[in-house]
Amino acid sequence: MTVDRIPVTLITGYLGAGKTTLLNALLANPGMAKVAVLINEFGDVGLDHDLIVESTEEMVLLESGCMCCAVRGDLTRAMSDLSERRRAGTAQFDRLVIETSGLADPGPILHTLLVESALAEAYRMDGVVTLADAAHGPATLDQGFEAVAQIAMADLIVVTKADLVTPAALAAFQRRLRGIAPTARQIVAERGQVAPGALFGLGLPKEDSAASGAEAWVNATSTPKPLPALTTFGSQHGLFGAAFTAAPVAARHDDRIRSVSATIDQPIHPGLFNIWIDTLIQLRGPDILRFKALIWLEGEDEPYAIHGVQHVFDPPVKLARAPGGDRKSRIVIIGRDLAEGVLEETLAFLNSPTTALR
Ligand SMILES: Nc1nc2c(ncn2[C@@H]2O[C@H](COP(=O)(O)OP(=O)(O)OP(=O)(O)O)[C@@H](O)[C@H]2O)c(=O)[nH]1
Repeated sequence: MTVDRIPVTLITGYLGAGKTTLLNALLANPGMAKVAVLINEFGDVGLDHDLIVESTEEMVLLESGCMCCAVRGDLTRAMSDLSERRRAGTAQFDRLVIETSGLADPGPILHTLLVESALAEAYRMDGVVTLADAAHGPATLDQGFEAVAQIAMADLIVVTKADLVTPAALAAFQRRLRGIAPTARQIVAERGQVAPGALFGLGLPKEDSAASGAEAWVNATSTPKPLPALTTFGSQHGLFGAAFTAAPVAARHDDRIRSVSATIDQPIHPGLFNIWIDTLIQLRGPDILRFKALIWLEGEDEPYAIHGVQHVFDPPVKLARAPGGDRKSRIVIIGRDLAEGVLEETLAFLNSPTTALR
């Protein structure tokens, strides 16, 4: 059951983006109590040691009630230790925050988290928070693809160092970020000052959520409009309607990211959906940076929310309440290095006639 597992928030962002500043501000906040934090090395991240009141070799207890734990190369072991201690009652926490080092690709971390079966039983992915430095961010995004990928994977982008740029430069940077990660929420934080609540609960809608909330979570930024080629294809084959929005992004490394959103008008045959998602993961998994969907299946009264980061997909969550109105599925995929049309083609498969599967 998704609800019983410990939610994990990944804090990422390029070198110097302000991760430690954010973490220090969070740890000083009483609202962060009962949160365990995994960082690389205490020394490396320059955590504010005044906050630390008790220390063991690899774990410290902070005044706020948080625990802080250094990862020395083996994230899996550190996470298993933490969940063991929690089970044994020697560590009390309800959430885990992992701070990655500046260059780390969160993909393998999330993979570890959700594919190692012991860990997957104890933890679930809650969200990816990416810090984006308004002062150096534009140049960083131009220089390296890792920084662009970190933005594309985000559920929430915390824009830092806004005080160092003009309002116009900030607005242009935020527009660029929106182009790379159209489904991510953005907040601007001065020197790491954010309410802890803003960073949590970013992942899958809960079982008791209504479909309307999940729709906001999937949140395509623009109104989908039919692609002419697919509309023709659909009408030729008597398929039911799907509408697409494709958003290639301007400029250099950003061009490697493509996002596509689709609405599918009719409930989808479960067998077809399973084949589609398995094929998508097998063929395109490593190139999918984010996947979010609200899916209506044939014969079901409620929709499912599905969430993936790279080739790691959390189990679908069936939503309890479906407010009246349509039964349209919504899918957003953000991929890298995918030729134009590839994502649209895979989504068009969902509109195939389902008679062959019955
Ligand atoms: N002006 C300004 N400076 C900031 C802000 N946030 C962080 N900084 C400064 O930016 C520098 C880098 O911040 P860190 O928090 O160390 O960044 P980091 O992402 O942890 O860096 P690495 O661990 O090296 O990847 C520090 O000097 C911070 O004081 C902000 O909102 N405004």
